[in-house]
Amino acid sequence: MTATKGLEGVVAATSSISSIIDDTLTYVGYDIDDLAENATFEEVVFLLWHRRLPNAVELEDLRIQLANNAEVPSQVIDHLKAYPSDKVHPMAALRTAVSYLGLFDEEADVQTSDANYRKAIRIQAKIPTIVTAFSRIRKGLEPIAPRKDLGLAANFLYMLSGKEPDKVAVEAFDKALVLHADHELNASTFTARVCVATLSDIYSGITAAIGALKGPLHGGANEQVMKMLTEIGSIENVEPYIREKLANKEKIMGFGHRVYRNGDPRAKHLREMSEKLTKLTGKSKWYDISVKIEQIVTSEKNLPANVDFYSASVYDSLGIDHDLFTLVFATSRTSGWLAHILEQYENNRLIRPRAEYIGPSKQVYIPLEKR
Ligand SMILES: CC(=O)SCCNC(=O)CCNC(=O)[C@H](O)C(C)(C)COP(=O)(O)OP(=O)(O)OC[C@H]1O[C@@H](n2cnc3c(N)ncnc32)[C@H](O)[C@@H]1OP(=O)(O)O
Ligand SMILES: O=C([O-])CC(=O)C(=O)O
Repeated sequence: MTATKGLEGVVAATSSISSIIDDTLTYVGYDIDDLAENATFEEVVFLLWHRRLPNAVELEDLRIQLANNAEVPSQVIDHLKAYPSDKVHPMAALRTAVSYLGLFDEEADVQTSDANYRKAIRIQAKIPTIVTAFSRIRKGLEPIAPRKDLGLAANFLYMLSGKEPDKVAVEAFDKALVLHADHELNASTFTARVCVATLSDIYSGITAAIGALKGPLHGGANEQVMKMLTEIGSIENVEPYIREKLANKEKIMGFGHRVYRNGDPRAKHLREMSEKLTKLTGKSKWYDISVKIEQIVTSEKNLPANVDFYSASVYDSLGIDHDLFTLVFATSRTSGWLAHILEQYENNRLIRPRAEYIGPSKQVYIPLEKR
């Protein structure tokens, strides 16, 4: 038995949700480029959960169901108010709040496929409300109730700022959600599948997945990218900053990928969005710095930008706090986690690989008093 470090190249499940083949990402066979240009996030949610695109009636029905389920129990808001918000990372707050939310779902442990689908709707609908409520509470502001007439992207931005967002912002945010919705067997999705394969409940699966996404080698990288852009601060500083990091063998956040070798197909969409939005908001500096970093890292290390790199300047342009970036990712990826959880339940088998033992052997117990 020989272990493959990080399970690289190991095929651990079959799935009909998304695929990455020869650097092309598809959701249920639809190219991400096609979906990014043409689909809304709600259409993608339907696609991932039903494996087909919705017709107009089905799409409106999903939008209404998400809007009707967006409110969270008052106990969850009170719980968020009790967090030491100046000390906790918002991803930790989200992880805790989603776990807590499960306590108020009477169907939490009902495992029929209908009940699981209803829970999927409820979780997807409520996550934007939790994220935005926490963001406001920690600033001493009251949370804003979700509106029933808005789609998920518009509602998110509305609940965050209290102002009706403009069309450009909603379209950009919606596209970012489409681009992040699913990604085959990434670490957080695998986490969700491992968790529910024990026949544990959906809330446990999503809570576990949020914990996995939080790490800077995964979804947490987008916040780290913005931290790096801020530290660099000006175009002249890019070269010395990046070269020093590379010389010290430090990783440049937002670059590299376990699966893509010639580039992440989502990055070009986010690059375009970053160029447009930073110009509109007078923050072109972040785009210019990002382009320069990309040139150096690509030529020096042959590492292309991943989805997290340009999403940082996109979210900054949308006025989103930097430590909320990974929560935006989680809001979108919840749709993929839920799709995978439902797929796992449909054809379940416990996920239990083996470890290659490399510790000592034939040890003889020494009584405590002799140690
Ligand atoms: C949504 C997402 O999760 S996308 C990924 C987000 N994460 C990041 O952007 C963090 C930075 N990137 C990384 O840490 C990695 O590229 C990962 C985690 C994404 C992929 O990791 P792995 O497939 O395990 O690659 P690994 O970390 O082994 O790197 C292979 C080699 O490339 C180098 N490398 C990989 N990524 C980077 C990077 N961002 N900057 C500098 N060097 C890098 C490693 O140092 C290593 O070099 P070595 O062989 O000389 O030791
Ligand atoms: O697939 C991965 O390893 C990470 C990633 O890009 C994602 O989750 O979107």
